Amino acid sequence: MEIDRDQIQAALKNVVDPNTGKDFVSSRSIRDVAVDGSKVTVAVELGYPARSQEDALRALVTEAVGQVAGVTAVDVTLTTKVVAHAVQHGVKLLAGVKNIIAVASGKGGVGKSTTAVNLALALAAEGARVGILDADIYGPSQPQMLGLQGAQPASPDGKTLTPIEAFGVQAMSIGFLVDVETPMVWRGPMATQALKQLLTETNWADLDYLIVDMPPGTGDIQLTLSQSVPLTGAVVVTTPQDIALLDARKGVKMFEKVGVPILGVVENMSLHICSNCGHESHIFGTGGGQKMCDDYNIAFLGGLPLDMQIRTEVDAGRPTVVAEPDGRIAGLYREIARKVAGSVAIRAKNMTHKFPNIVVQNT
Ligand SMILES: Nc1ncnc2c1ncn2[C@@H]1O[C@H](COP(=O)(O)OP(=O)(O)OP(=O)(O)O)[C@@H](O)[C@H]1O
Repeated sequence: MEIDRDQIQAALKNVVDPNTGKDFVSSRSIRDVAVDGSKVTVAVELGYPARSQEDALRALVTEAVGQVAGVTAVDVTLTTKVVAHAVQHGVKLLAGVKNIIAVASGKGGVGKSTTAVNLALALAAEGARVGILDADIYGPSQPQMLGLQGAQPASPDGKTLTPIEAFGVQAMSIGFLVDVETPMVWRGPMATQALKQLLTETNWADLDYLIVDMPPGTGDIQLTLSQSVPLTGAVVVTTPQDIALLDARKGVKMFEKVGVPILGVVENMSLHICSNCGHESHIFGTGGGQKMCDDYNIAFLGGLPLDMQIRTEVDAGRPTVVAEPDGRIAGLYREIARKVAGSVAIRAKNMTHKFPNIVVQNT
């Protein structure tokens, strides 16, 4: 019996990739379909890293194609290729970095830095090349969170800085350059200038994603950064109480105003699970993050519990994703990371990156 290729295509169109929310055909992930008698080979190329989910994704595709009449065997190959995606109009990409993702919050103390570092490590665990820029100029916490206190970046050429590597992630922070005990009393323009310099004068080495841990809030510095840093998208972190959500809404609006897509919202401290009795309580309320996402038609990426483990591990310089990589919480961060990267993958590609300026020489 001859296998109908249209039916294979239709079967592939029926499988939704949980990380992009789109089917494999619409997300342009199918590179090749080969039919040999009753055997079908499908080459899938993901636009995001998904090391911990490869078997599951392969199984999804295998099952769908296996149901097509006449198919007796299915072989699915899965590869990942992360490319550069579009940024704000008129803003140039940064050398050595394909996609920059801002992690922001409407107000301080909601767990933005904790989320940023765990997201960066989760993307790396899924197989991507990742960097993190600590742009939280008034309270740089990444050196401590990555166990790099006191570390100083080298500058082999006296002009640019080499990022410091921790757990496979390239890190740069204003905290490496100034004494973190000294409060920084820089005026806005100086702070933004320093941050832009830190971003552009670091030798990022071939990154798929650079996570920027933004300063909290939606003031001048944040607005200038979100306008001038070439951002593929932004992730907004909030806690579920009304007052935090109000500020998170301002964060969403700020990025929308400057043409930066919101990749989604992470609700931190969503739920408290008592370490003694296991009782679950919604200390800060429930459903607020989801409602905000529904109102704005943006993605709710997931929630993290209020859990002592998250605090003790990140404060001790070994964030949960590396301290307990197989635990439930690391699994939540990895799921959020895959959704963030999946959401980036289905955005328009950046053609300027793919085709660098071509100089035509007249001879
Ligand atoms: N889900 C969580 N469960 C328990 N503790 C948490 C959680 N998230 C963050 N924390 C703790 O809360 C404190 C503040 O977190 P973090 O520094 O990430 O917040 P932030 O929003 O970046 O703050 P800032 O606005 O000051 O930069 C840290 O001590 C961190 O360990």
